Amino acid sequence: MRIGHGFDVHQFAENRNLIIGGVTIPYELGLAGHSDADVLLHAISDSLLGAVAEGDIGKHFPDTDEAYKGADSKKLLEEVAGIVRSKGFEISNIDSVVIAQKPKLAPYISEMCRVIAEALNVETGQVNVKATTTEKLGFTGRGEGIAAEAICLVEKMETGLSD
Ligand SMILES: Nc1ccn([C@@H]2O[C@H](COP(=O)(O)O)[C@@H](O)[C@H]2O)c(=O)n1
Ligand SMILES: C[C@@]1(CO)OP(=O)(O)OP(=O)(O)OC[C@H]1O
Repeated sequence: MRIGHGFDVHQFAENRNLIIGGVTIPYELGLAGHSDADVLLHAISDSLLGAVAEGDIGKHFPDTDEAYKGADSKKLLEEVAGIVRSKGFEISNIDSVVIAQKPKLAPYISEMCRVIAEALNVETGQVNVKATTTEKLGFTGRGEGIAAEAICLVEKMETGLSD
């Protein structure tokens, strides 16, 4: 069994969609980034890559590569799940938290879990997403951006082969 951890931050920006956990959330601001800036999917991707010692998303999908301009982070997460499986691991569970003063995310959390589970090809019950404010403290509390953190467990797949 292996554990992985991921953390990401994106700054709010005007004229951008707010996409978190693969769900587009109605809000006056979006997040800035080279990709679609899905802060939660980036944290989850990093946790999975960390668990199998594959570096981070910047290594696999560099922000200097035009191919990832406006990239759909769900597709990147699907690729990350492929990397995990190619290294002989299956995903046990993901837990995560989005740190945002605003907007209220609770109405969108179950859809985020569904979308993330679909991208990873796991059951929805293997994915958990939480949200918290920072009680108006720090950069998230001042509404300058959103942070996300994720943790995962992966397990070596049974090959069925004997030695
Ligand atoms: N952007 C957010 C932040 C929080 N929530 C929900 O509110 C609960 C209380 O948040 P506190 O920061 O005051 O602990 C939290 O447990 C979430 O359910 C939210 O929906 N969206
Ligand atoms: C996936 C990438 C691709 O540019 O997305 P960005 O929007 O640049 O987001 P960031 O979390 O700063 O870095 C990860 C990048 O690799």
